[in-house]
Amino acid sequence: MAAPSRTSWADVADAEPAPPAPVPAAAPATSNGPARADRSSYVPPHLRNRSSNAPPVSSAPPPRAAPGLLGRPTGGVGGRFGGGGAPPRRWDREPNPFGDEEEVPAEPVPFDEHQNTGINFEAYEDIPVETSGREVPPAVGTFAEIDLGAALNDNIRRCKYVRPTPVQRHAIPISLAGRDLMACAQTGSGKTAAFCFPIISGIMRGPPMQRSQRGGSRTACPLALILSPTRELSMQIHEEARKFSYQTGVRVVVAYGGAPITQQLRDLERGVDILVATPGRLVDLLERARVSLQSIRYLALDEADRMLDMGFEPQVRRIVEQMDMPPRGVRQTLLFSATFPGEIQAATTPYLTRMHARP
Ligand SMILES: Nc1ncnc2c1ncn2[C@@H]1O[C@H](COP(=O)(O)OP(=O)(O)OP(=O)(O)O)[C@@H](O)[C@H]1O
Repeated sequence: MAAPSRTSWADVADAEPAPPAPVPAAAPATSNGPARADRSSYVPPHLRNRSSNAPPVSSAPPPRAAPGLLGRPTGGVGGRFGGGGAPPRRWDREPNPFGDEEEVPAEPVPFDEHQNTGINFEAYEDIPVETSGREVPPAVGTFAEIDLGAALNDNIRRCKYVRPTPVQRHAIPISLAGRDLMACAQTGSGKTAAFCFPIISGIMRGPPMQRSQRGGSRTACPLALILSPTRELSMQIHEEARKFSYQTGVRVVVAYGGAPITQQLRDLERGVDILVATPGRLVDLLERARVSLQSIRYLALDEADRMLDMGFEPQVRRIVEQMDMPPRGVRQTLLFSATFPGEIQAATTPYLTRMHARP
């Protein structure tokens, strides 16, 4: 699994499938993660060849890291929508996040036919990835190797994603195996899909939700929580997650501060499976008892380093440790960050199952 150590590292928890609970207390990981670098100087690989005077990929600044992983299994895999079969009728009329593009390409679109972003993910191929942990599920080379379900696969084709990016190649199989994960990957490397795909797939295959959780209740009980530091990032994740979950029956709602809460409350009342939220607004919703975390099966923290840099640690701690969220070992935790210096590891590893120091 491991690759050159020059640009990558990983911290890991127990990779051995363990009973959901109880689990031993986590030992903090070591603090020798990569040093924080100036973000503004970083050029994601997919943008490096955009202008004629852009540096060649080989001379561009290397990414700082790659996924690191950990483990614990989650509960059973049932078959809520038959692994991607027909979703319930109530979702048939959901707005199409792909606009007018109704058709699902029969085959993955070759890279040079991409119409959306022109992103060159071929540039990521040379990125070394290091994983650690015990019995780490192997990385995949294609989306076809992963059983994400038919509806999600259709959306991947609609998104014109041909191949998984490195962080997706490693993180998706690990997450699908029910393991906790700490992944260090740079902005623009495809992290959103790396945590959304397993979450959406897991919800689709999970046991049917109780009626009260499908809307009509004053207190929304999402199954997955994606915490992100800013309104902009939350909106971006929401937009992507809606595309990935189109016609899967999985409903995504976003809640962020700096905007009226009324519409967000209405959206929550209609039912929510995946809640994308900023910490401050979520605390507000929890205090109003408009959201309960009691049903959370997946917790994803995106840009964990930025979240803590921005002073959200007390809110994050409160959300994860002091409200009604199921403990680690019961929920699955996915941490994503561009850097994982010591203080971030110290703050976040208690959220993970069976951490141990990196070798
Ligand atoms: N496998 C893929 N193939 C092609 N495009 C992809 C793939 N995965 C993600 N993308 C696209 O790459 C872009 C960057 O991905 P994404 O926003 O998920 O990165 P990120 O690491 O989450 O960045 P940020 O930290 O800014 O949120 C998006 O336009 C996304 O649609």
